[in-house]
Amino acid sequence: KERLIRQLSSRPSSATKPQEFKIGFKRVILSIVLGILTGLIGAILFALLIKIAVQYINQTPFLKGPVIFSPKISSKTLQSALANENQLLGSSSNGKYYKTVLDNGLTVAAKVLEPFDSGSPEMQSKSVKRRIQQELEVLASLRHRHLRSLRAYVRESDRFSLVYDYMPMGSLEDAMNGVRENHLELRWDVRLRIAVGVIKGLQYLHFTCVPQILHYNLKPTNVMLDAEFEPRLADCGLAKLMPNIDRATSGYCAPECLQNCRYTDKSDIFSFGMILGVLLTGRYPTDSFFREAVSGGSLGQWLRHLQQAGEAHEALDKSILGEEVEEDEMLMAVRIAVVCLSDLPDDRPSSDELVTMLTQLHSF
Ligand SMILES: Nc1ncnc2c1ncn2[C@@H]1O[C@H](COP(=O)(O)OP(=O)(O)OP(=O)(O)O)[C@@H](O)[C@H]1O
Repeated sequence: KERLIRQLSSRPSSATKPQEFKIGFKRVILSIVLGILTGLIGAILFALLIKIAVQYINQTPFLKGPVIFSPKISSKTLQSALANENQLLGSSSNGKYYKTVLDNGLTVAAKVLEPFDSGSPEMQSKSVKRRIQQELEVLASLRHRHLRSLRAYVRESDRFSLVYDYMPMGSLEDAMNGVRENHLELRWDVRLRIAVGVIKGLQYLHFTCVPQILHYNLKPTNVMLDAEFEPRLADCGLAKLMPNIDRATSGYCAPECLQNCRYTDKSDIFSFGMILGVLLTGRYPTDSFFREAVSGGSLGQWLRHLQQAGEAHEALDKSILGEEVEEDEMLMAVRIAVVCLSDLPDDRPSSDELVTMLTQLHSF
């Protein structure tokens, strides 16, 4: 009886042991999982905090007043010169160009951009202004023989003014107007040199700059000429600062940008093709002549039509016709302009390929 009682009393203790072990095991697993989760969340939060702190420290300081990139310009002289009544050089929906003489005798061209829509919360935001400032710093750091360098900029509460070297010869548009009005003679070799300079400037933006920079608004008013008629590209990469670029009517904008606002390096190439077409024909791309021509409605279609009919010679500006060797070069240049003006971006050559094609023209 005693043994039975002992047996019965020992039974429950042996049954609870595995249960207790199970519960204990579960507790250990749970605390390990909880520990790992807390550790992970803590580590993520810590990493986020470090990232925000690093971003804050690295943030470009928000600059006030003129930012100068040239030792020849001082902040005080620039501000007082810009406040004066200055000679208007050009004007568009994005702002006005003024010729300004500084106290030290240096002449600069200042583009005073249209005020931002101060009601727009986007333009009011400091991060947008900071991004514009960073972009201007990048543009100021660009150095190339065929780019016009940014010498300074002034940020006011609602607008930017951009300061460049003054170019007494003005722009390619001014020069071509002089040619059309018979005030200026621009021989083929000079026009070819201008085309080569423009494409070398684009090659630098497309292939040397990292990340790649697109011009966005290439046209003859944005190609400045120095005293030797060497071109310098103006207003590169300023799409954010110039929201009112008039692409539809300029005649230099690629079809894909007008149709679906898709802009690539090949869109810059289309604009270059149009400039080459203007240099070869002397005509404006918006000339009503193209609307009436049987070949279609544009300079590109007209050139393609004449080239395919073997009559490209008809397209050339009569004032540059001369030696036979040069005319062969011009006919090759018409072919190049026609491929640049292809409707499909992929059919257009790159700026790299164009530098080779155009610099080899002399040997054709
Ligand atoms: N650095 C400069 N030196 C001399 N003339 C200049 C200079 N920069 C601009 N210009 C003159 O200003 C004209 C261009 O003016 P503006 O840039 O306002 O016109 P746009 O190119 O049609 O406009 P946007 O670039 O806003 O589309 C040029 O054709 C040239 O006559």
